[in-house]
Formats: sequence, structure tokens, C-alpha cells
Amino acid sequence: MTDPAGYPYEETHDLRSGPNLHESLLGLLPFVGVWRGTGKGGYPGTEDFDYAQEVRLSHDGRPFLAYESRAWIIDAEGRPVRPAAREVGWWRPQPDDSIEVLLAHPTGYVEVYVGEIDGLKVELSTDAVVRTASAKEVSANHRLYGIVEGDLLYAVDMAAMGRDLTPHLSARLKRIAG
Ligand code: HEM
Repeated sequence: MTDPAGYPYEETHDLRSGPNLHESLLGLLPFVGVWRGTGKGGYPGTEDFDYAQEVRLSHDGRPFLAYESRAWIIDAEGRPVRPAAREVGWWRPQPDDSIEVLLAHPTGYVEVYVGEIDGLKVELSTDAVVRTASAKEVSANHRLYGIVEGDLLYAVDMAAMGRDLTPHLSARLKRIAG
């Protein structure tokens, strides 16, 4: 029995169950799911690092995807060292294959991206990065996501601490559900 006080609508990362995918999300269908894998990161002046990450892209039948990501630093054997970046937000595809993405971070940033969906590729550039007074200086980010051999690959370039866009992250994630 459902909890009478619970939220009454279903959300899913699995296209075989739950509400029908809104037709405006058809171009993003290959991205819907739960993904897990590892990546490498770095930035000038900081030590390179390895990380693991889980990303969930889900929908509730409306014309946007819910996006959640949790990452953690790993050692050379893949063991967790400490929790790292989290981000949550929304992917909002538009009728002309452009896309608007909003992301919020616990490190004090809110980002608005604009970009393009091109087949199995989504390319995003920040239109605005707003940060709290205590956050480090980040002025722009660029992200490229792609489905390659069924995996979710991405790379992030970041303009921070007075630098232009410079590689910060790249990862390959495998579908673990959906
Ligand atoms: C998978 C996601 C991410 C991971 C695992 C990650 C991890 C790291 C690590 C380990 C560092 C080195 C210094 C430190 O430990 O603080 C770092 C630096 C930094 N990261 Fe990330 N990060 C991620 C995503 C992001 C995102 C999305 C942003 C911005 C919106 C960001 C902004 C920064 C900044 C500003 C620095 C400092 C650079 C400097 O001091 O020169 N990171 N990150």
C-alpha cells in the first residue's frame, strides 16, 4: 500500500517502468539511467586525483531530466578515500535540440548552462556561474558528455582561480541500472 502522506507521483531512471518518457526527452533517452565508474582529475597548482562517481538521470513524465551526482576520491586500488563533489540539477531540452542545464553544488556554486544535443553528444557551456562569498573563484565551466560503446563519458573544463578553461575532470561511467 502506498503511504497516504507520501509524494503521489512516480519518478524513474528505468524506461521499462514508471511514467512514459515525455516526447521532448526522446533525444536524451540514451542518457537516462544510473551510471557508475571512475575518472581522473586535476587542476594547475593542485595534485592530480582519481575518483569514482555515481550519476542518476531520471524523469517523472515531464519535459526535463533530474540529475544527481556523487563523487568520491579513491586510492590506487579503487578504495574510497573521502567523499568529494556532489551536484544536483535539471536538464531541460528545447525543441531546437538546444538544452538548458541548471546545477547546484554544496561548495557554493549555482550554474546555468546552455548547450546542444547532437546525437549521442551533449555539449554544455556556462551562461552564468553564481557563487557565495565563501566559494573559490570559478567563472566558467564547459562540459562534454557522450555515449560511447554504451558507456557515459564526459570531460569538464573549468575556468577558476584566474585561469581560462582548463581540464578539471574526465570519466567513463557504466550503466548499472535503467
Ligand atoms: C567529480 C567531480 C569533482 C571532483 C572529484 C573534484 C575534486 C577536486 C579535487 C580533489 C581538487 C583538489 C583540491 C581539493 O581537494 O580541494 C579540486 C579542486 C577544485 N575544484 Fe573540483 N572536483 C569536482 C568537480 C568540481 C566542480 C563541478 C567544480 C566547480 C563548479 C569544481 C571546482 C573546483 C575548484 C574551484 C578547485 C580549486 C582549484 C584551485 O584551488 O586552484 N570541482 N577538485
